Amino acid sequence: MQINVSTEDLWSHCLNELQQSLAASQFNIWIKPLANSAQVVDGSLVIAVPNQIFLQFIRDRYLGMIEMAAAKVCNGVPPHIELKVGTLAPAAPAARAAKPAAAPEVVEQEAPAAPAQPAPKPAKRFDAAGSNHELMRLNPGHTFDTLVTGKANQVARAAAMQVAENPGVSYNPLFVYGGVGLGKTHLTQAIGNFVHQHNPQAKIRYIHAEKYVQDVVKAYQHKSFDDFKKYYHSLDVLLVDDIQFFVGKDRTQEEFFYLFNALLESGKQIILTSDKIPREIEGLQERLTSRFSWGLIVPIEPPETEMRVAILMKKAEAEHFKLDAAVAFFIAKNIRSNVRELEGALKRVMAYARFTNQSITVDSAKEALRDILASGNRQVSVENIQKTVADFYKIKVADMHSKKRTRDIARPRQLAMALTKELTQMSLPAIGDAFGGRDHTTVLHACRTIQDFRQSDQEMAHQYSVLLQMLRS
Ligand SMILES: Nc1ncnc2c1ncn2[C@@H]1O[C@H](COP(=O)(O)OP(=O)(O)OP(=O)(O)O)[C@@H](O)[C@H]1O
Repeated sequence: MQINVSTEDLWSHCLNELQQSLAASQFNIWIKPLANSAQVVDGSLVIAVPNQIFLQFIRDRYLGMIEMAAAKVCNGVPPHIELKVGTLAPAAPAARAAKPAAAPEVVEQEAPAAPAQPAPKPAKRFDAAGSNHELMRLNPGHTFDTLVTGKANQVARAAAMQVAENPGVSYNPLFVYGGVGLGKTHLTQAIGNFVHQHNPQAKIRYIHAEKYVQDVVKAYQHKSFDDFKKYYHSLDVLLVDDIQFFVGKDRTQEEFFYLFNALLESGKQIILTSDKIPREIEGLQERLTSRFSWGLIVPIEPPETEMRVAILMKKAEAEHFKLDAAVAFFIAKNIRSNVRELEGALKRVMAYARFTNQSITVDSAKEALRDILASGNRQVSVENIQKTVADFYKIKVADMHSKKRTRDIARPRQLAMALTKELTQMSLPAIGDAFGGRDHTTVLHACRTIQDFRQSDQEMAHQYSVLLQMLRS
């Protein structure tokens, strides 16, 4: 088919369309680097991509969108699009289609040669254990470099780094636990990406626990447990996210038990994540609970303000967005629930800046985040804290007011008092009143005791941060 528009017109139209449709982060990572890498040649749009990973991502995720966008300027018919690993010759990008078409000068790089066109993939019941990002299911952006480190995740990061440097040798399994959106997936995928970078032949697979459950069901339906086992048992590094999804799935747990044993026996690395430590996952078979505790269990806590600021600055930098430190502090102080929410807030602020075509100040950030802040500023009530803590520790709300002093009651009550101090504007005497008419010195003592525990007892620190997260969300 003849393309009657210039490369410039065609490609800039496609870029515009993609920029409108994609999240800024996706656009910046995958499409923007190709801004000067297209050329119309012999009726085809040739796009040069930097490497094989790009080629696969573009082919699998964005090629359809590019075709649709291109069709709009080619009389409704999508042109033939060719993806190549390499770079175009310097003068090529802006070449006019009407000019005599030269063969696309793609300078091949050392990356393995790419198939020139998207090849239809045969439907597979289980993926061959492969070593590219698509088969590994790893997000290449989830690396140790892009992960901001702070008190909240430094132990987990150090352990993950050790595992990445010596898979199957140091901690096996590595079990990472923490609340929603705190970076468990990012950290574990960083291990996968690191291992892949240093040993491209290693068979690595990241999987969400739900997908594993589905695979077990499929194997059951198709009587293909042999294929299933062959695939999973051939892996060198297995990452399973949100293992709590195994609860109530006995057949899955049984299969996973065999897989776990087989991989560990042959020195393969297993990395697991969950929202709780293994023995708190109710409904997990005891043999799994104990095996999950064989290696190292590490927490990820919600980040403190300074770390939230650092995360915002890093994310903004990755998007080439100039974020003023005062604005970063403002966002970090107001969005405290988790990193995902923090990212969401930053995206809003960036969109607002683009929309108004102005740089962002604290006032305009306030405006951009108005509705989020309004819901976030909703005061947590002492009643809500008492109920949440009582449910968490499976005691009665009435125990928050009672005189009972057994530890299983007194400790949660102290925790609830400390949380009330942190989350409300209530004075110590008012908190004392709300907890069965206690003296303000009792409240102060409770706050100090909990503070000490949080320093010395990792589990208590975790429970406190989980409760904080629950109450703030
Ligand atoms: N320390 C960090 N530095 C940079 N980015 C982070 C950090 N922690 C989390 N993120 C980012 O926050 C987002 C949420 O993280 P992630 O998906 O890894 O959380 P999660 O704990 O696995 O959540 P879930 O419990 O919902 O599965 C991701 O975009 C991730 O890159």
